[in-house]
Amino acid sequence: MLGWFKKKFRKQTDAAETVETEQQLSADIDEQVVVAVEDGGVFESEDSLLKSDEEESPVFAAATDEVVVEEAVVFDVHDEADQEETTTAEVQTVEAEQQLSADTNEQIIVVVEDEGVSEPEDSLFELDKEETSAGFLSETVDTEEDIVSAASDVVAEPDSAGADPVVMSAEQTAAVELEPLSAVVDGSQLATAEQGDTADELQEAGIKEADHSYGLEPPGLEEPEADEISVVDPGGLESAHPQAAEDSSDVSTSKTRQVQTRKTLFQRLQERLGKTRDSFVYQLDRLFLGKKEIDQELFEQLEELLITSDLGVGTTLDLLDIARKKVKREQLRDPQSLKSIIRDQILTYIEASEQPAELVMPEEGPFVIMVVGVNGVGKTTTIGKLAAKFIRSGQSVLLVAADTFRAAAINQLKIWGDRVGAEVTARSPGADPSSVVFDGLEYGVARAFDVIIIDTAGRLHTSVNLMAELKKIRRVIDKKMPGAPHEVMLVLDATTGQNGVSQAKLFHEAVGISGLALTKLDGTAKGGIIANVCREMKIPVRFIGIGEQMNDLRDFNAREFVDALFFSQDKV
Ligand SMILES: Nc1nc2c(ncn2[C@@H]2O[C@H](COP(=O)(O)OP(=O)(O)OP(=O)(O)O)[C@@H](O)[C@H]2O)c(=O)[nH]1
Repeated sequence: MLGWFKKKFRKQTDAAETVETEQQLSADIDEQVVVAVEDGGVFESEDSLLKSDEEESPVFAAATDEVVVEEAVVFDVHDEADQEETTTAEVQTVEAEQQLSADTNEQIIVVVEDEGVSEPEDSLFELDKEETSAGFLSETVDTEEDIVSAASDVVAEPDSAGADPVVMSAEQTAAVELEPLSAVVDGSQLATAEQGDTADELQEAGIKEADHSYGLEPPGLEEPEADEISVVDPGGLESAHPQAAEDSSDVSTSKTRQVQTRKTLFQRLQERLGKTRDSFVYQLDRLFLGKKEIDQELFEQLEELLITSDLGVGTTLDLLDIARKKVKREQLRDPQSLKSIIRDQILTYIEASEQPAELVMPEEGPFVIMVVGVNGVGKTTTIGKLAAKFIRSGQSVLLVAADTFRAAAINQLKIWGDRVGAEVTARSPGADPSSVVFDGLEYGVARAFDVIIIDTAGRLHTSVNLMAELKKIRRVIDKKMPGAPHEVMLVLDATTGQNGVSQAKLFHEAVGISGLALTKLDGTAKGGIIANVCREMKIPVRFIGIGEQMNDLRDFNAREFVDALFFSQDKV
């Protein structure tokens, strides 16, 4: 079960109670595909879905035929797999679902081959325009163009760069990498924009390019954590948190799994927070070592330690005030009891938010997440990891590259999309981010994506112009989809210390933050920032980043975090 998001039952009408039923559904889907292909009317349902928009918006039309052909074949094949995935909430195990998905894809590819297009999927990318003019593929192209055109229908603001938006699937991204000069990512364009206008703008705005590798290292080969494996909940609610599992009347196997999950997560958290633990707990232990009683000197040393651990002056003074009162009230003498007070109070700060830490998806339409943060904090990486989590749990994900400010960011998002199997909508660098978002939402709604994640440019939070642009993006989202974004997630770099709190405040003022993702906890010797941000902002931490790999985004669990933070195993 998943503890990190709660999904309402918008797909329950498709419910199938057993794997057998699921297989039947899958077979039906395949059959429909076969019929549609044989009729030459490929994917009629989508066609008709978008017909009402047909006359509007030719904006996407400039995408090359080559790219569109790739979309036509590859998109649709996977679309059918997606349809199948929409029933996965009712599948008993992920394994069964994967098997079904593989079967579906296999069957569809066979159909394509029967129609005379015998190239394997990879070589479909290389079909040229002439090849596609024959047979059903040309029809598919038309249909796909309609879809793409419809998706770009109304553009809120004219694209300043006049660039054509391009919609990419994961497979297309792969194709782009093979053919860097395709319409999707033009290497020279990227280079020029990087060194030219965008660089100037960056300088003007006072933003320095972050010195990082953009997380483009090969994906982690780790198995997904047990808490990320989707298992059907008879009640339909998802919960991976150990506490929730204990409450459930589920069979003992699921309890075993929960226990294993807890152990793994806890161990990994400790491992990844090594530096934090070594620093904070190690020093804390040293402080208390040999102390026989609580005295003024101990409080003074504690104050210094807490402030240097990024707890911040305000939070530290508040904590020590509470501790002093408690020590006095309960007449405590044992230094270890003071340590427990500190630990409990840090947990209280972290749990200060009244909102639940889990994400709640809307009943209707895509779940829209707008991701913000200053440059280099790990926004794009977090988006990639988050998309992987959603995809693993059976949701379809669209990534919108609204960070048009930094050219490499678009490419970086595409690579993540490719890696995790999410589609990406993007335009050329320099395009108006608001219109990219508008188009992305249009496309995402038309294609019934479950989740749309919007990557925004790294904003220096003190830059008024850039914050204004962010506000505009938020307005555009709300206009296009009233009630959205359903989540505005601020990504904070744990290594930035106290600056994180001022970033959070300014972003909150501008766009209203609803959740936090704290990255690079593996790279800091201080963990206090979480307590400080939570106490100051009362916004829940949803995820923590504890590495650069795909599986290094963890659901945030306050108790687990504090346990790991205070876990002493080293001899002082
Ligand atoms: N160690 C570690 N590195 C991370 C983590 N999250 C992101 N990174 C790295 O941080 C660097 C910056 O990440 P990006 O995702 O490009 O950051 P961004 O906020 O999108 O940056 P801009 O696009 O410049 O705004 C990359 O090298 C990432 O691999 C994490 O949790 N731990």
